[in-house]
Amino acid sequence: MSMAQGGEVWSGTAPAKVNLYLHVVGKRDDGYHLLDSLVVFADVSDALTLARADAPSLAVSGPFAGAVPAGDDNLVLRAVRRLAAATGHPDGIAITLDKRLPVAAGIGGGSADAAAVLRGLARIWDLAADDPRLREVAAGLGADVPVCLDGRTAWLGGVGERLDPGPDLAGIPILLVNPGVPLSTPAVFKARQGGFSPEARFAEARPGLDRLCRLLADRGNDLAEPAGRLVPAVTEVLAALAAQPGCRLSRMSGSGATCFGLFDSPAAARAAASVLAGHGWWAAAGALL
Ligand SMILES: C[C@@](CO)(OP(=O)(O)O)[C@H](O)COP(=O)(O)OP(=O)(O)OC[C@H]1O[C@@H](n2ccc(N)nc2=O)[C@H](O)[C@@H]1O
Ligand SMILES: Nc1ncnc2c1ncn2[C@@H]1O[C@H](COP(=O)(O)OP(=O)(O)O)[C@@H](O)[C@H]1O
Repeated sequence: MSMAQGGEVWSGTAPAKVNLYLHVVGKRDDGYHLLDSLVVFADVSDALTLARADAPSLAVSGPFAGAVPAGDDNLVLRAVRRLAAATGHPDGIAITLDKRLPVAAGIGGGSADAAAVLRGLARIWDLAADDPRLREVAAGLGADVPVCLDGRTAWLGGVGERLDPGPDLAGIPILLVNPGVPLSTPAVFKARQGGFSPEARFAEARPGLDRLCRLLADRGNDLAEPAGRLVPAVTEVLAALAAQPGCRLSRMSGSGATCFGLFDSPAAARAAASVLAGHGWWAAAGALL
């Protein structure tokens, strides 16, 4: 993240969000689901720049540019308009978005972009990082935007607004794999059947990969079954990940269809990435932040 002189231009990244486990623990009267999830971020990201301008604008580039709304529906422009309205600043901000994360993919790309814009605007408009208007606007943009605004490993509760600091998992090698089929979050929640899972937070502050994998063995993603029914490729990706040398755990993230593997070395994650990219899937190796 960097600022040019005078607070006029900001550049930063929007890291992929990964749900290491996701339990659906209840449902609210308005239909939103109550979640218990361990959320982490990976050094695989979109990239953005913000600059003061006469009017709001957005230029999208990158491999997934064609998959996001180009105009006012894009979450990054909504983030500008809402924070401008909440703070009284003019909404003239020119945004560039390098869209490198797949869209409607369970790794919060749109939420991460919106959160990055809020962080950038806070710098340009000189707002304190803990200004409550940032958190309010984030929560109004989407259930996943508050956790992306913090950008740190977190225990997520409620519908996404209850956040507590999570364990230190930095450096664990991860491989993200998406089969190239978009999955709508509401459709996956709607397809979910059955009851609710228990809350399953654990106490270890720095478990390390071995212990983390043992802890996650009986914690899964309650949305993986409905997602796999809607998009059978999810099940194929999970099986292919699990078969890669060095893969210690494989799961789906969020409402899918992106799945991830935790690996015992960066080299093993990179080797698996080239094998799985050979299936025609998007595969990006990195590490937890
Ligand atoms: C499932 C999760 C888990 O981290 O991730 P993604 O798959 O989106 O990455 C999130 O809770 C998603 O957050 P986000 O994508 O911001 O959701 P929103 O736009 O607020 O909601 C989209 C729709 O999903 C459903 N929804 C979302 C969140 C939630 N806790 N319960 C729900 O039932 C609702 O039908 C809602 O209308
Ligand atoms: N900047 C953006 N990046 C990605 N998707 C966006 C963006 N702005 C709006 N959207 C819309 O948000 C929806 C959810 O996208 P995304 O956040 O990538 O999915 P998910 O919440 O499953 O991780 C997409 O259908 C897309 O049309």
